[in-house]
Amino acid sequence: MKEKMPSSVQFVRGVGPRYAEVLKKLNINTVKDLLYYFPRTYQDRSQFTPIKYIRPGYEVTVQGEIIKIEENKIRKGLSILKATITDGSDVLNGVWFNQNYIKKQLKKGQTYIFSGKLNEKSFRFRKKEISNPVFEKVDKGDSIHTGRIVPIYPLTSGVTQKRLRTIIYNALNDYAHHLTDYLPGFIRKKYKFPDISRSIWGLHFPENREHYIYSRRRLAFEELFFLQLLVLKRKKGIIESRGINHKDEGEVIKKFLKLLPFRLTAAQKRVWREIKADMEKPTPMQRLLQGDVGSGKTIIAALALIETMANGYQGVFMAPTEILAEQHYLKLKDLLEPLGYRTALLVGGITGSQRENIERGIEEKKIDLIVGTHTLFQERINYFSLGLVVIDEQHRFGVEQRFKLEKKGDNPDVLVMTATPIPRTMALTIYGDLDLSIIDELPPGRSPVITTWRTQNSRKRIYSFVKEKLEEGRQAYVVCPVIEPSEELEVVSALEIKEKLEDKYLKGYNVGLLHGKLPPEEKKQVMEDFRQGVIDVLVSTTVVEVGVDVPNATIMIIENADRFGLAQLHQLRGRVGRGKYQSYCILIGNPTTEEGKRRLKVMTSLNDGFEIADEDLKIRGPGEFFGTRQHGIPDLKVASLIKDKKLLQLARQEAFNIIYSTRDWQDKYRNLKERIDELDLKI
Ligand SMILES: Nc1ncnc2c1ncn2[C@@H]1O[C@H](COP(=O)(O)OP(=O)(O)OP(=O)(O)O)[C@@H](O)[C@H]1O
Repeated sequence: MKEKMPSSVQFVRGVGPRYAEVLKKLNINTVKDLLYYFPRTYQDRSQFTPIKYIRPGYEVTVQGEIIKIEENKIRKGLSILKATITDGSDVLNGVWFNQNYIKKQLKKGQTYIFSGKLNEKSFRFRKKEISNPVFEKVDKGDSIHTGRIVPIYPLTSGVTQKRLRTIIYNALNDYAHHLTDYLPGFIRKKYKFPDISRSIWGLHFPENREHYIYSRRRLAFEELFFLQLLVLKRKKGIIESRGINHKDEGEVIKKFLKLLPFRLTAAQKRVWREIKADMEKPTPMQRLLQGDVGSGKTIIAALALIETMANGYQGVFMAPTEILAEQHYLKLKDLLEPLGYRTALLVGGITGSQRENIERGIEEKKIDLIVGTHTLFQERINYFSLGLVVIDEQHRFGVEQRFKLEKKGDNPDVLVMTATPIPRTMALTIYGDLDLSIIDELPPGRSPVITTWRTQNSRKRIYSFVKEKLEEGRQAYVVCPVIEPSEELEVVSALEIKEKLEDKYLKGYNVGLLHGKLPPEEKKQVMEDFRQGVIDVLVSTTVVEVGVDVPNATIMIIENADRFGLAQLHQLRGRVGRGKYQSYCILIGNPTTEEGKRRLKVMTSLNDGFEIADEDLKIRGPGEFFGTRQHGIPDLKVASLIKDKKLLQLARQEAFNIIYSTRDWQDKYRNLKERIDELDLKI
């Protein structure tokens, strides 16, 4: 038994420099990485079936003594090795083609376990044969490849299942007992969790079903528990720091509300009360505002910005793209300039003396509100007095960037807004350090968008419907997955469609084009023309996905809709149905996969963003929920945000008790502190 756990995986028995290189590809560098490299699935090879009873069609495991070994060279390049075993009930042949080296591993008179599927053809000729069975000699040691519940690992080229399984088995034997158990003893006791070593064993080589179940439960719990401890610790750090103590500015707010052409919905009023209360506390606000597409989040952001500006501070509004920053800038400018606030847009496209002026204005407080993209937290930008940071579409920025911008001021209040409805479990995991406000009501008079799914052949009918609506004075979007036609991808491109619409289907109407590659000035002009109604139909890529607000546009056509994710489709659909007119979303697609079909069906049957998000999570799993993994979303190895909702609640509760009700917890649970500090550096 090895004494201490070495760091590098190279020193595990059976690894060495060559396999260490291969394991690197699987992100396994240390022994610990190896111990936490969990199987993707298992095969139950624990029950031996008497040979007499085995039949083709499913995986079987048998145990017997080798009574004969034969090697036959059929012709050049084809040799067959056959080993016959018996368990007394019948005989069975294991057969290998061109793998004569296996002969050395087989010995007549010894007992072996064979696993595999019976060959159907030979069975018809009354012979029992398994081609390439997984086999293992039965002797004193444990059997790891057969005769038990066997782990199946994700592989990479250069390592076989058997080899990786052996390596992990060796590592477990030599080092699992050296793993530090970070989970406090009282929690282990309370939930009857096994210790860390037994749990890790249970996930790799479970003795039986129960062993697997309680091991998984413990490891899933601890994963969620550590994450919750981290977010709650961060949150407590913020709560205990001094932030900006905004004073009530009721008069200005009243004046602003009077200028609006509508009244706030009950949900908007409620979330505004929550935000206002936070801002008027001496501790910094850290709040997430969730609201479905079109639920009216911008007005709420405007209210919070007014509160900070009326208090004499500067406000910042950060959007994920330049197009969006521009959109929000125009909207906020319209809303706020009548109250006397000075606003500016700061994006990458603004350069030279114009940029210098804005930067100086920010420093000297000649500007009250700055709207922009990530350029807003560049080092050279010095805010005179930052009171509130509003971040739109948080997940595109990532958690670190949020912290960066916050550091720009003296703990300014932070309001994160997202239109991507996040299932509650997910919100707790990613945004566990934020308080949550939800706008769960749409402005009055909106009827749900009517969504249909059509195939490529129905274009004529679709466009004649569009024509009808254009005649009534409405406008339409057509979204395509790509800009230019491509030979590899059989998808409809924006350029092709624009031409077809102009020349054929919608002759006489003004068709505009918008995509990310256009120069900023042109993009701005196109959006402006569409907003003014100069452009009737806007053909675009997904740049219109979020935030674009043109209430007169009532038709959204999405080409090759099956290529988009659910969250994206919902966002795109959210561009219509924003005014008083009945709106339509037409999904065009001939999906080739089941998943594609399922997504389109979900879209035609559900309208509520939260329900769609839940479906999305089910279809894709949390890892891909937001498109990519680099958005500060922790990578969960064991826990599932779908299956482990209850466990997450328990983990959050326990973490809460430690952070808020356990004095000196960092001294009391030193191991735990060490683990959380380690995690803190990673995410
Ligand atoms: N209480 C209200 N009554 C009527 N209309 C409203 C109300 N609140 C907002 N609106 C209007 O609804 C539209 C959508 O609002 P807004 O752009 O703020 O939505 P959003 O939540 O930011 O949506 P998205 O995330 O899709 O961009 C806007 O045209 C806005 O003027």
